[in-house]
Amino acid sequence: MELNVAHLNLSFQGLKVLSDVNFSLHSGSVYCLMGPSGSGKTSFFKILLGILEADSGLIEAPSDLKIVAVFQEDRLCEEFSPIENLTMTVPGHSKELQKRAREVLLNLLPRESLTRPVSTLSGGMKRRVAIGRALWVPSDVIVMDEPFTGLDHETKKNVMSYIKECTKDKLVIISTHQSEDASLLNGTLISLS
Ligand SMILES: Nc1ncnc2c1ncn2[C@@H]1O[C@H](COP(=O)(O)OP(=O)(O)OP(=O)(O)O)[C@@H](O)[C@H]1O
Repeated sequence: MELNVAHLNLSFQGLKVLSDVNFSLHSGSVYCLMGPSGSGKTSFFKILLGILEADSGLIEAPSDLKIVAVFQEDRLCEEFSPIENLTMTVPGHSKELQKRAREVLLNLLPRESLTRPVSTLSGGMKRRVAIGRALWVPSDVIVMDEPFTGLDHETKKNVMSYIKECTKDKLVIISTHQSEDASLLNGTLISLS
């Protein structure tokens, strides 16, 4: 699957945010979207997700593409546990469903944290629940907006390795301010400036 971004332009009240942005992305690859604060990374994700309309240009992709996002905010249900935050995305409450959610989350978080309300978790733990949920939901494309905020270096490397393991045939786009992330992820750098 190929996703083509062509001549994308976006302004807010006269402030040019995206200026003739062009690139092509392919399934089976990880892309790291980099650029200074305010360069339009989140805005690009919003256009891709259909939340925001570009002024001109287009993103060509199959119409039935399933895109899943980790937003800059965790957007978790705080009173529910990490396991429940995953299982609530699909119908049913079977033990099998809970077992599968636990298996995903055990790759990212300590066992004891999986059944506590999300409100009692640290910021970095919440971030990992949000990442786990994005990996759990079936998708063709995963966009992650600064997913590694609050993670120490070692934890970040473990999380990256699990992301790569789970997304081998998907298209993954990750925005980051850390230039080392592209090489740690073995990803392709896309610069917005
Ligand atoms: N709804 C909006 N109305 C007006 N201006 C906006 C709106 N959304 C974003 N902007 C502006 O667009 C520019 C790009 O914002 P965006 O959040 O896309 O940048 P970013 O690269 O993701 O930044 P960061 O790295 O800080 O998250 C900023 O100057 C921001 O203030």
